[in-house]
Amino acid sequence: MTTTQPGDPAPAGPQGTAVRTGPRHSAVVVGGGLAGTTAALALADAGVQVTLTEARPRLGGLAFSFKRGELTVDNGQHVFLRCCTAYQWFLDRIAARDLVTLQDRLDVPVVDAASGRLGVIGRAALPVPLHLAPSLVRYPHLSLRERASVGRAALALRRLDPQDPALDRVDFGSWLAAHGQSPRTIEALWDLVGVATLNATAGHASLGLAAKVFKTGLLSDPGAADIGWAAAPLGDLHDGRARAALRAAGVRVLTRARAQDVVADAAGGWRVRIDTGPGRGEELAAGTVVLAVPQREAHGLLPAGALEEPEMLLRIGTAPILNVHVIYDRQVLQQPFLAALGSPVQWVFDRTAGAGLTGGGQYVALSQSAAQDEIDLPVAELRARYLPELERVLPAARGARILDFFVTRERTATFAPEPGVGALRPGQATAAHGLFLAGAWTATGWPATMEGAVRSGLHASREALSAIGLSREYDVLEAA
Ligand SMILES: Cc1cc2nc3c(=O)[nH]c(=O)nc-3n(C[C@H](O)[C@H](O)[C@H](O)COP(=O)(O)OP(=O)(O)OC[C@H]3O[C@@H](n4cnc5c(N)ncnc54)[C@H](O)[C@@H]3O)c2cc1C
Repeated sequence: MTTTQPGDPAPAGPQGTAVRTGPRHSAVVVGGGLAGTTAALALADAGVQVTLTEARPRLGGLAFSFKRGELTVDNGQHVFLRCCTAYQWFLDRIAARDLVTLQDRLDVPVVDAASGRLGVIGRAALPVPLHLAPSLVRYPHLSLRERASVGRAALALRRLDPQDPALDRVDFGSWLAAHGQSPRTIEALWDLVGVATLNATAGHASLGLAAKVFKTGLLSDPGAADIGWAAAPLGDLHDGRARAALRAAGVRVLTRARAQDVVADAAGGWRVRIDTGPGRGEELAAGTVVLAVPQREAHGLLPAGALEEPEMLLRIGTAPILNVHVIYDRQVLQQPFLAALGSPVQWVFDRTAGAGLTGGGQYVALSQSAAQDEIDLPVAELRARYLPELERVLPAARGARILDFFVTRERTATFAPEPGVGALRPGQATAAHGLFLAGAWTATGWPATMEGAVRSGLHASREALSAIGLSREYDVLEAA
């Protein structure tokens, strides 16, 4: 076990320059997901000497890629919206804008598997909320009466304050029913968007979180819901470009380095003991520690007294997302993505170019949120269920040859956005001096998203900097 002190010889920085020029503030960030990477960058940008320690061999946390033969596969399809200002700040900070696509204008094709009918959720060049009205008027999957009821509910939703703690105790489904929404309206519109963004059906989602999503995405700015996605493997962004940005900022990045415990030292700082392999370890000393790990791991690492009720972290549930990956011998999906109704299929994305498939076939990935009932089903069963469904949703798949079929399962993809979760999410500052929390599960007002993760990292670093007298403001936190 070696102990690294803040004043130890520095690793080489960009162009071989020494990063550490003398005694200054030091921080250890535990966890190299988006929250931890953000916190590390923000602290380093303010002049803090940062070590980022990540248990896995790669950065990116829950949004990563892996190789499967010639393909680079994302563990799960990720999208962001134009209103995700913090995540876009992150993309700029890691110089990865060129690796994403962002729609010029919201355009979501929605097919009804039973009728084959295609509708579109889009926006017009009109002020909010009228920007959605033409698309709603033409939306073929709802009756005239249902479309009118959606307009009335949207106006009522606009008046809600997502931060009102009373909303967090109510479920979105009950609120929708009380506002005249039929089961079909919930399925064909509210859940279509809500399940993908919240990772729960309306009946299992906090009204506060649902109000946050719908108000910010659909009822704030006309372009807020324009959809963005990675045009390259997620790992190229969240690992490759992120590592390069961290290196350039002088952050020491340790991978395969799992934090074992965090203890206060006699000098008023912290010591983080990390395990770097069988029989190997290191002890990192720093004035500031940011724990940017999932809630259960944070509970295990938190020193006594840091939170008043640490066991609340264990009451924050988790929810799964399943991705079903199919490679066809031909093109079966014409659009970049498609949402489906009347089928177990939820959203289908074209990953052909992003994953590096060549040769004329097409690689589609199904993103199946709130997948509690399917997450543990055998591959053969999922294959028997989804291939015929894809033929219903994508007629061009009928007769196409399947070149590959596999699934990726993320059992703890997000925190469960159920009613009451808002009261369990802690802020980023703790009662322990110099110790902070980050992670999509901390209190950001957002559901578990890349946006929430980046926001939490910025909040944590803002708190940490303010504690050492280095104040920083981030405009992106005020937006949305
Ligand atoms: C399949 C799937 C689809 C998703 N789709 C979307 C989407 O479309 N849009 C969207 O915005 N969000 C989506 N999300 C959610 C999004 O990926 C997460 O909210 C976000 O990435 C969480 O980031 P984080 O940094 O808070 O946590 P994490 O990504 O969980 O990062 C925590 C890190 O800490 C590390 N760690 C844990 N313990 C230790 C330890 N003791 N020592 C050191 N390191 C440790 C872990 O290895 C991990 O890298 C999706 C998630 C999944 C899984």
